[in-house]
Formats: sequence, structure tokens, C-alpha cells
Amino acid sequence: MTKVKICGLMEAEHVQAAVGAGADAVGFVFAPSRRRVDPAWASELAKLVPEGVLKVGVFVNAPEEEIFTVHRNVPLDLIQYHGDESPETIRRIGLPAIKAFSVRTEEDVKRASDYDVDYWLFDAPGTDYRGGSGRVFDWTLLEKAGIPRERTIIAGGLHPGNAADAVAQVRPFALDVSSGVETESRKDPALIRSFIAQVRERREA
Ligand SMILES: O=C(O)c1ccccc1N[C@@H]1O[C@H](COP(=O)(O)O)[C@@H](O)[C@H]1O
Repeated sequence: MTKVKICGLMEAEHVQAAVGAGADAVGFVFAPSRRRVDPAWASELAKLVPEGVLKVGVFVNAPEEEIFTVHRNVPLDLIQYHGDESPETIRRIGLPAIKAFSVRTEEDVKRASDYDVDYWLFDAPGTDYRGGSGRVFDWTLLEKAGIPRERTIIAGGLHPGNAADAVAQVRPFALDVSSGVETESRKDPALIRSFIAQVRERREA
């Protein structure tokens, strides 16, 4: 049963749309991005997220103190490290973790085994920022690298039109989407519902 994370939420209406449509996790970006949210606002948005839906904070090479400060103020369940954070840094911080990897080659995928984290997230290389590029990577590289699917999250260029294919081909733990559920750079409730419906249909097939 593939789960869904809707990332880069900035508005109350969109958090409600995601949880109302059955998202398993929501993401708030604290890294440089047009989707960046202020921690004080994220803590308000977090109040709209019911028990059982995970709240994920996305960081890119943030100082450890910044991560701890945000974590004290926003009730995050998982920290998503979307930069060049080392295994030692993530271990020292000691919070439940997702480590993201930009995938160009099989070697990029294999780097995941250096990280003892809760989930490995595989994404396409970024353009303006480290994530949220809307680009797809070659999913067959995961199979070639022999990565365990039950700890794998797929991201990068997912949208309602390819979500079911990603589930069928990769059978990951979860899909993570940001730009693929936006219209004119804002989250689109109809696309969020459609994305989750595609994954649901596939996982119930
Ligand atoms: O969404 C962002 O703006 C972002 C910025 C910096 C790091 C990560 C970010 N989001 C993550 O990017 C991927 C892919 O997003 P997309 O669907 O291709 O737009 C996803 O893991 C987001 O969590």
C-alpha cells in the first residue's frame, strides 16, 4: 500500500485539501525555495493536520541549531535532509529522518546504504533549488542498485498522470510530490485529490 506525501504546503486551504484527500504525510519546506514557510506559520498549519498524518520538515544543509530550533517550535514527525548532510550529522542530530538523494547514476542510489535513516528518498537533480524541480529520474536505477523498497520514497516530477506508473514500476513505500500538484505555482486541490486517487486506485488494484 503505497503512501503519499504532499510537500511544499504553504496555505491552510491546501493543507486541508491534502489531509481531506487522504494524504499520509505533509511537508513544510524550511530551505531556500519559493515554497519556504516561516516556522511560526508552519506551526499554525501543523494544527490542521490530524493525528496519524505525518508532518515532515524539509531542510537543505541547514545548521544543526536551526533544525533543533524549528523542531522545538513545529511538531514535526520527520526531518527530510535534502542536501549534502553526512551520515554522521544526521546521526548526531538524532531525530527521525528521511535522507534525499539526487539520482543521475546507479552510484547515486548506492550512496543510500551509507545512511542509517528511517527512509531513503530518491529525487531528480534540482534546478533552481535542491528539490521541487518537477523533473523525473530513471526509476530503473533503483532496481539495478538493489535498494529495499519498503524504505524507499520516490520523488521528482510526479503528477496525476504518472503516479500510478511509479507505484506499479517501483512499488515504493511512498510517493512524494510537490510541483506536480500545482497550477501556476500554487497547490491545486483538484490535482492533489487526483494524485491521491491515482495512487489509491493502483494500490487497491
Ligand atoms: O519543494 C521544494 O520547494 C523543495 C525545495 C528544496 C528541497 C526540497 C524541496 N521539495 C522536495 O523536492 C522533491 C521533488 O519535488 P517535485 O515534485 O519534483 O516538485 C520532493 O521530495 C519534495 O519534498
